Amino acid sequence: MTRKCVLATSQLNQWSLDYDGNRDRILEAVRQAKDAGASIILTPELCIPGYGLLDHWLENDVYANSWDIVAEILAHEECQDIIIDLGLPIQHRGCSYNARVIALNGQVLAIRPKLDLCNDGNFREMRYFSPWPRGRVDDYTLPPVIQRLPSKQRRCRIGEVAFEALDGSFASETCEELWTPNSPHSLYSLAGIEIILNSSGSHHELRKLDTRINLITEATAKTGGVYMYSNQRGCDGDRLYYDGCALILNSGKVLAQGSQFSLRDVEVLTALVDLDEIWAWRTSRSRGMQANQPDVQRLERIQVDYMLCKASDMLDPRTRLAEAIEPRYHLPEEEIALGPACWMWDYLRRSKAAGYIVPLSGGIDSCATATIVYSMCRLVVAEIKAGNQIVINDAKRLSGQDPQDLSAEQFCHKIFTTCFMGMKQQSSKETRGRAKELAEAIGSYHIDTNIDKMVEALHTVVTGILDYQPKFKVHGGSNSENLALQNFQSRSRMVLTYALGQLIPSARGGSGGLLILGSANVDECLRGYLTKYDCSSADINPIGGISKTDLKRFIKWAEDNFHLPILGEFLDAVPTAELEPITETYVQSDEEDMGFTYDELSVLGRLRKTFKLGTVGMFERLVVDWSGHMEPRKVYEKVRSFMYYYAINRHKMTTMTPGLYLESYTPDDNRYDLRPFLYPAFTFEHRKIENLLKKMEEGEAGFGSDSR
Ligand SMILES: Nc1ncnc2c1ncn2[C@@H]1O[C@H](COP(=O)(O)OP(=O)(O)OC[C@H]2O[C@@H]([n+]3cccc(C(=O)O)c3)[C@H](O)[C@@H]2O)[C@@H](O)[C@H]1O
Ligand SMILES: Nc1ncnc2c1ncn2[C@@H]1O[C@H](COP(=O)(O)OP(=O)(O)OP(=O)(O)O)[C@@H](O)[C@H]1O
Ligand SMILES: NC(=O)CC[C@H](N)C(=O)O
Repeated sequence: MTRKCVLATSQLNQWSLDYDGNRDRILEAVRQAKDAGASIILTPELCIPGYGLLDHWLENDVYANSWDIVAEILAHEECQDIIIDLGLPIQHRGCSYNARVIALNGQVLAIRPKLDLCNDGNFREMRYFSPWPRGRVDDYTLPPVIQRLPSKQRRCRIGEVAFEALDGSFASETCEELWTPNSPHSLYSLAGIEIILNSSGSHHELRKLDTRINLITEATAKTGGVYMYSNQRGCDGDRLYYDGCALILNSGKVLAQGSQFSLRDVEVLTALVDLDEIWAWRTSRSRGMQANQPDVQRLERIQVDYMLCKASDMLDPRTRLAEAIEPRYHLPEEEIALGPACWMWDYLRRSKAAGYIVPLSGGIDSCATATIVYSMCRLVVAEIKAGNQIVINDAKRLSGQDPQDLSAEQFCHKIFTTCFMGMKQQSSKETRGRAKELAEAIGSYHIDTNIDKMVEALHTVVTGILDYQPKFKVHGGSNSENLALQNFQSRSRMVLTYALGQLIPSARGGSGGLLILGSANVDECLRGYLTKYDCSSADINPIGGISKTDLKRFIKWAEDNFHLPILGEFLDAVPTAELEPITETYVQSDEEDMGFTYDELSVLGRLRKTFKLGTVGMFERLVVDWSGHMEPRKVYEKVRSFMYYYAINRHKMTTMTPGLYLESYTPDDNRYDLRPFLYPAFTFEHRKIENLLKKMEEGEAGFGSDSR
């Protein structure tokens, strides 16, 4: 016996509130699924309006508009004879739900609202939706736009239901439901359901794909059955990159996996599976006993007069089923090269800007930003070669020519400006030279200039007003004077960058403006080692969520994989802001200035955010972890100093350039890491640690059961 069916899942580059575009991408996915002979097509979570609407979810319009699109899809001639699983928000009895509409031949089979909402990190689903209680099922009156369709359907069921077609069964499990300890797929498998449909809105985080695939593999290895996963892809209007990677698994084995980073708007994955193979996974008596529990059998089933396995009759019995494949994972370095590059392409094409500009200093951070833009250009050129018409059209607008014959470097030259802005006394020829060489290697349109005149002008105005001459520290000035003079330079750079960004396209014979890229990394943000309204004030920042240590790994990877030997020189250079005059005996160095190495900051940043530790908790962890090379009192000084600078500079995070979220240690204040920005001096915590230290220094006997 065989019950062979073709199943399809999709990854769609939806854009929040782009109803027409989102509908067209869904229609294209349905078309491709039908061409492959699929009986079911799964689409991403909330894919009709897009996943990342944030407070737009509170608007009544979104619900009505979404139903309008459902009606268009149901009525569409190419959307018949296939089960379509769509994502949209639903209102029911005065509550709002994140839901699936499962439809066939112009009719809604049922609505399945999400049971477990995602509300941590960047997710705020509880702000907009109510979780649907497990087991509840109601009648739902469909909106007039659906009632007016030829099927004249008035009502459907809404709730936790499963579907029984004539030859197979399926049920939904939406995104976060997979990630919870009590996932519904266990119940559904015990209830005999054969196919689980998981539609997700899951954004990219370094190394997160491993977790996703592990969760699904473990789920199906234990329960048996087919698991389909669909995810949004791209930048849908916020600082997240959704990384697609749709999947089809059968009983612990991956059968199909979509790409994680690509510029394709629609990707459909199909697999031919035999539902009869699932039987072998479900013959144990222990499972049978659990399956006979009353709560398992209470699951309401929607009867569907449709054959899922129509392929069985039409196919030559010798046709091979989809075979197991090894899941594909990118190295974290590669994820940094590709994820931000894809996000930046969506941002560029959707903002209709003319390109990007970055102030290129010859240091690692702006170098990493520039390398990511180059990576974007490489992806664009590869996609043009593959004949992707949407990319070709966008590249044509941006380059002002037929882009078919452009190399990545030539395309980069058209859309990317890099600018070194030196100062006679502060800038070294090494940084200037590195910036120039990198620009040459990636092909960017490079400007090498000095900003002494701008800074002098500001200096003249300020000293004129105050009738007072501030001095750098190396010339005998105070700390405040030293900082103010550094800031004259750094802020002048941002002012100049905006001016250039607005005018470069016109000056080069084109039109429009460039988007300004910022390049502050996570560690500098934590320590506040950046100038407010300089690098805090660009348009977007592709590396805003990445620590210096991960950036260095990425640069090393790019040196080899993008064949850019110049990157080695950036890795070898001592990081310096070059904001103070270089003298015979003094060259400014980031790590000395900050009082921390970047590696230390990386550790402290992770403890603060990912491990959720306060001042005392950090000390207690580090006094063990760093015991090999640091005395407890020195550890205390580090933690104390870190928290001091963190606290006095947290206000800078309120103005930071929107950075792409990439890691769980991100300090982004606007969406992810919500904290105050006016702090007391942590004297209470200091006292606690000092008491601890005292006991440690007095010897072990000093410790009682209450060691704090
Ligand atoms: N509690 C508070 N709440 C809200 N705002 C507060 C505040 N305290 C100060 N402020 C504001 O913040 C200002 C001080 O911050 P800010 O202007 O950034 O200046 P500040 O932090 O004093 O100096 C910038 C630091 O960044 C370093 N740096 C390193 C590497 C590169 C770059 C670069 O830019 O290329 C800079 C530079 O060496 C220096 O140590 C004050 O003048 C005040 O306006
Ligand atoms: N001479 C310069 N010319 C152009 N841009 C500069 C210059 N100096 C600094 N910048 C800009 O200001 C940003 C912040 O400077 P910062 O010194 O923190 O970073 P960086 O030089 O890129 O890297 P590193 O931290 O390794 O020195 C830089 O990323 C760069 O965009
Ligand atoms: N949209 C969601 O429910 C997301 C769930 C899950 N934590 C993820 O990141 O994939």
